[in-house]
Amino acid sequence: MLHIENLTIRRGPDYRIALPLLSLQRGEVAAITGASGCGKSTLLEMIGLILRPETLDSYRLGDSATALDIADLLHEDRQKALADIRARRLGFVLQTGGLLPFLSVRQNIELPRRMLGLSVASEPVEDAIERLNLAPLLAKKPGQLSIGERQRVSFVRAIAHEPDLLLADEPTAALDPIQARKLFELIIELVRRWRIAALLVTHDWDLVRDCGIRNLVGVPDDKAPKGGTVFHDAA
Ligand SMILES: Nc1ncnc2c1ncn2[C@@H]1O[C@H](COP(=O)(O)OP(=O)(O)OP(=O)(O)O)[C@@H](O)[C@H]1O
Repeated sequence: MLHIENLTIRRGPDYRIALPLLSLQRGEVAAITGASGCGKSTLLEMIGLILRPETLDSYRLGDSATALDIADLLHEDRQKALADIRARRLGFVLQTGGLLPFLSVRQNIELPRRMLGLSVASEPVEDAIERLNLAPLLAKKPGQLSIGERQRVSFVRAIAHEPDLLLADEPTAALDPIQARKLFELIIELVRRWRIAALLVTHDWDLVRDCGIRNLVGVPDDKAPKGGTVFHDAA
């Protein structure tokens, strides 16, 4: 469902971040881990089509018969087409939550579907609201929520338009370990159930191991002439 080959991104004049190969199936969740500053967020932003790559041989998203090669769009800098893919096919959970403060929780969750002209009714959304215990919060504004509640709402909003790929940058970073574990497990469960592929940046190796998900780990890249990181599946 997601297939990326030979991706490199340059950060500053010298630092290179490389992803030789990544394939993810529908419903599959992989963590992105590695030392602070190694390039996890940079990699996520590139896969989220926010940053341009230095090299990229292939970036396919979708089921094989209809998979689009986004590498061509990136090389040709087709910003309108890239924005459309970002809005329709990708879902983002940001560290800060990113909810609109003047809308209710329900309105925040419905916004992506409304903006794309989709009907507001959605089975995955109602399922996620129930599993994450958000029903009592739907009429509240984000400012009236705890950090943990905001993170749960942000996750539901990110999958509301039923994207192909969820990208989450430390979605549990602001939570205590017990809450973080619960949210992480629920994200994995719902992503699997709704057959979305997901990449989750995290520092929590124990959680990744305990949840039994793939771990794409960033390690120093011997082949980068002036330093860098290469991401590989951890053994
Ligand atoms: N806008 C930028 N311009 C140039 N260099 C940047 C920029 N943003 C980040 N960097 C550098 O790129 C490298 C990777 O940063 P990145 O934020 O991707 O790492 P990270 O692994 O997500 O870090 P952390 O775990 O601390 O959040 C770092 O050396 C950082 O200083």
